[in-house]
Amino acid sequence: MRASLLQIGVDPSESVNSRRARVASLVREQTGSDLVVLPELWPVGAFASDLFATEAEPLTGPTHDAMAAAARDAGVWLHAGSVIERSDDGALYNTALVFSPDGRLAATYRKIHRFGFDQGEAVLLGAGDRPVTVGLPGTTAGLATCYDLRFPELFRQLTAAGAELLVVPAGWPARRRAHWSLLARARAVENQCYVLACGTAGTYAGVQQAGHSVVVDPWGEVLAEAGPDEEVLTVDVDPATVTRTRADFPVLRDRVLGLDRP
Ligand SMILES: O=C(O)CCC(=O)C(=O)O
Repeated sequence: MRASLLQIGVDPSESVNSRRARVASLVREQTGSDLVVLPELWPVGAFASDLFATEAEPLTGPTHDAMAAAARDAGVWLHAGSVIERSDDGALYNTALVFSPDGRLAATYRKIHRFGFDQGEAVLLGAGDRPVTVGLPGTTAGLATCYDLRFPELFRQLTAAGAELLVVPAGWPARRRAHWSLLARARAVENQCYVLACGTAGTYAGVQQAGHSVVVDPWGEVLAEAGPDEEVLTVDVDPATVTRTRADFPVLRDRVLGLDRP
């Protein structure tokens, strides 16, 4: 399976509409990949919380429409990163969208762990309440978003639900880049999964982004890593490697589930 991570540059001088059109073109250029991954909240910027309410969209809003068409035109599975979703009752969520190659919305995931402590996303957005996996050809992907990466129990649940690929769109700040790289490898090693972690580039809302999107194999080896700027990272991943790693070194067999609950 060929995966392409599009590390999108988010620059406040580019309008949301222009960025949406530009990203749709970039997705269309990925014909030949099986899976394309975009970062967290790339339309608006993960730290641009003053824009969340004005740029919020229904699940089937403009980003949905643009990405569904792009996935269909490219013939790829598309993890379209996330959008600020305005739900029917008016509440806002950081919601990831996954499209199948026929442009169908195959899965949605509302970010469970909201970042910001007493500010930004943590106070403006609602929290998701269920882990989500999605079936891809020959494998299963588990979905998580940015700050979720710090919470191993979510990834354990995704693994228990059959995930072999953990897909993590993010808008991770440069200041904590070391944590990003370390945690991506840790989640891969402890779950014996591929981790596809796709961040943003650029600086907006005063926050420099880490970039450095990364693909890690189930042994914890970094297969590919981006630099700090906008970049497309293409890498081949093989679900058989997950099966082989788990058979050769069967630590998952020794899990004691439920220990994260007091
Ligand atoms: O955990 C971190 O250091 C960054 C998390 C974050 O930026 C986010 O979830 O938007």
